[in-house]
Amino acid sequence: MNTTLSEAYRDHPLHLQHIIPLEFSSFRTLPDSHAWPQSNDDNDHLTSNGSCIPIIDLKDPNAMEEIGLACEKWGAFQLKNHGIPLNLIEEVHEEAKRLFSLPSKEKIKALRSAGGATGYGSARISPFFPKFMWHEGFTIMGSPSNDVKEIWPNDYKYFCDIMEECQKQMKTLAEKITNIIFNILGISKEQNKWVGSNNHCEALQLNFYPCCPDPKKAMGLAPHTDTSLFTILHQSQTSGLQIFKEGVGYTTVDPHPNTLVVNTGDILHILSNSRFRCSLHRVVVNDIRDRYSVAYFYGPPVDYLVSPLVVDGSLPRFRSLTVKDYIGIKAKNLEGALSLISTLPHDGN
Ligand SMILES: C=C1C[C@]23C[C@H]1CC[C@H]2[C@@]12CCC[C@@](C)(C(=O)O1)[C@H]2[C@@H]3C(=O)O
Ligand SMILES: O=C(O)CCC(=O)C(=O)O
Ligand SMILES: [Fe+2]
Repeated sequence: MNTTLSEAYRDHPLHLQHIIPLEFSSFRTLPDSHAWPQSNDDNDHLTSNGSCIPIIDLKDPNAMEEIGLACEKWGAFQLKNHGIPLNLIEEVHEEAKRLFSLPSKEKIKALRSAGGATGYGSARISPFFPKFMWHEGFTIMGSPSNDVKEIWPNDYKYFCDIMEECQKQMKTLAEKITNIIFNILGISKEQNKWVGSNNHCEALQLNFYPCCPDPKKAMGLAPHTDTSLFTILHQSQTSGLQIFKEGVGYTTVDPHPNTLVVNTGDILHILSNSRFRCSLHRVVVNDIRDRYSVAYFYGPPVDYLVSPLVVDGSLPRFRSLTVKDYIGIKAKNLEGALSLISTLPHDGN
C-alpha cells in the first residue's frame, strides 16, 4: 500500500538541485536563488479580517452540513474535537525540531533519492518554479526507520514510534472525515469499500520553514493544491499558511493549538465533479521565528479508478483515471494537471 505510493513517484525522478535544501542558517541575506519576483505582502491587509475558513466542531450535530458547505466554498476548514491528542502532535513537532536543527551534513544522510519519495529534502514541486523555496521537508510513508537510521543509527526508535503513532491516529480521523464527505456526496458502497481497509494511500510530511532574513521576497511553500483526497495539517504556533479564495486573495489561517486544518485535495475535487474545491494554498515565512508544520495526506489506493460523481444527468467534467495516472500527469504538469484531464474545453475547475 505505502510502497505503491512511493512507486507511483519512482517514474518521475528529480534533479539533486531540487532535492537538497540550502544550509539556511548560514545566510544573513536572502540569496538571489531564493528571491521571488513578486512580493508576498500584497494581501497582508486581509490577514485575520474574519474572511477565513470556518472552524468546525467534529462533535457538533451540524458538523456534516458545515463540512459540506466549507468544502464547496473554500475547499478547506479547521477542525476541533478531532480526537488526536495534543501531546502526540507536540511530540511530532519536537521530533521534527530535533531533526531539522541538525547541521546540513547530518540531514543529507537521509536525503530523498532522485526517484525516491521518502526522506529529507525540498518540496517535490520545486522544479515547477523559477526560484527556490525557504523550506525543508521530511517525507514519511509507513515506517521512517530506513531513512532516520542513516542519521541516528542508535537513536532512531523514539522518532519512528512517534511518527507511526501519528499516522495511526491520523488514519482513524481521516476515515471519519471520508465517511462524512462520502455521505454528503452520496458515494456508492462500491466506490468507498477501500475506506477503513488497509488499502489506502498515506504520507506524513514534516515541514520546516527557517527564520528568514528577507521574508517579503522569500516563499516558504509555493502555491499548490494537494494531490490527495484531503490533507490534515497541524501548524505549530507560528502562522504562515495562506489559502486562496477567488475575489478575496490569499488569507492567513492562524494556528490554534487544538485545531487541525483540513484541505481538500485534487482527488476529491475530481471525485466530486468540481462540487468541492481543492484549495490553492501557499506558505509565507517570517524573520522572527522558525516555523514547523505536519501534514497527513490521505487518499484511495493507487490503482483506484477516480470517476467523477455525476448527479441528475450532469456530465462528468473530468475523464476517469487511476490515482497513479493522476500522480504521473501532475508530476509532469503540476497545476495544469486538472485542465489536462478536463472534458470541458479551457476549464479545469
Ligand atoms: C503524498 C504526497 C503528497 C506530496 C507528494 C507526496 C509526498 C510529499 C507531498 C508534498 C508535501 C509538501 C507539498 C507538496 C505539494 C510537495 O511538494 O510534496 C506535497 C505533495 C502533493 O500534495 O502533491
Ligand atoms: O506548512 C503549512 O502550513 C502547509 C504545508 C503544505 O501545504 C503541505 O505540506 O502540503
Ligand atoms: Fe499543501
